[in-house]
Amino acid sequence: MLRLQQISFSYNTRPVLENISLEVQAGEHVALMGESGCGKSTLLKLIYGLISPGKGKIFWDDQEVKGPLYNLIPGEPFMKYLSQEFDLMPFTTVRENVAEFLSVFYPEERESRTTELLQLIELEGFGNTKVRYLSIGQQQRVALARVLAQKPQLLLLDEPFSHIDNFRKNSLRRKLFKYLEEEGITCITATHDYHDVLPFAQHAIVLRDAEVLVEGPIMDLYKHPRNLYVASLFGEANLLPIEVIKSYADTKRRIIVYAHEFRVSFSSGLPVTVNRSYPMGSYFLVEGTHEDGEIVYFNSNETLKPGRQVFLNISLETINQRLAP
Ligand SMILES: Nc1ncnc2c1ncn2[C@@H]1O[C@H](COP(=O)(O)OP(=O)(O)OP(=O)(O)O)[C@@H](O)[C@H]1O
Repeated sequence: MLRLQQISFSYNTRPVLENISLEVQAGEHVALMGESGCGKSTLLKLIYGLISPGKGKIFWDDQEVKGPLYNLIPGEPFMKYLSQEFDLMPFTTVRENVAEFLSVFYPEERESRTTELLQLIELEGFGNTKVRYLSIGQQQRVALARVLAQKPQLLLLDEPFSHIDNFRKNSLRRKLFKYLEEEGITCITATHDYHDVLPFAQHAIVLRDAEVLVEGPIMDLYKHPRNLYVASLFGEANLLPIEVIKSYADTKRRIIVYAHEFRVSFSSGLPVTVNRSYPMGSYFLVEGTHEDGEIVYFNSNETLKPGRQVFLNISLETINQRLAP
């Protein structure tokens, strides 16, 4: 189990992380989410021991993780950190990069494990290519295989798919997280793309303004977002006055509605005038204006011309879910 006790950190005078306490159970996959610059990478670096907290302590089971002031080579052997800089050997081959930390005393195992990892990252055909000739996305995949080769107990992934094309991203995500689950590797994935984590992580921690804003089972955070910031981490979302949605509402609250939770009707519902439709592939994201002046984003199966009036509906279940305390 990983335990952070009241961790605070700043690079200069401005606090980047303040009073962070959290626990990650062995074998768990935790998503670390939040806007750019909220401190996700910094938190991973603290956990790995690349930097030392100004205040607080970090434990892996009963062992305290000591920072660079105590370790000659930064980082703890039982964990690996896949940073946004890939730390590869550019003049050696993909195979050599992946196999670097595998024992030369067991050449057959070294070979088979390297091949297994190359299959996982879908670079079987590039084993003998020098890393410097790979694209950035391919280099990111090699970096991933390198950290996996070292069989960490705890894996810290910092935006692990940021350079990988959509064509490969989905299959790589599925393969990687299945592999970690089968191997029982505890994992923290820092990302601002919910596609990286919503289908795979059990738990999520959301950072904002140097603090943990909210944490819990990732599906709960998605279904009951604390505020628009949290909802926006999971997709296009609106914060609408309840009386706009339910004219008979007896409360002045605003509720969060994801764009995909609206159903478009041409006869009845919340009247909205279309401003613009954005093609998103399998659907259109539409910006509209409610007659009260509220801007509303909603999904539509068809493109809608500017100026057209449509009506939006939300299921009672969604409204009640968001109104629940
Ligand atoms: N070496 C550094 N020296 C000074 N400030 C830094 C340093 N590294 C990061 N920061 C600042 O600390 C804050 C948190 O940065 P961090 O990289 O941890 O955020 P992040 O959430 O990982 O962002 P992103 O999602 O864009 O990678 C930012 O304001 C950043 O500018």
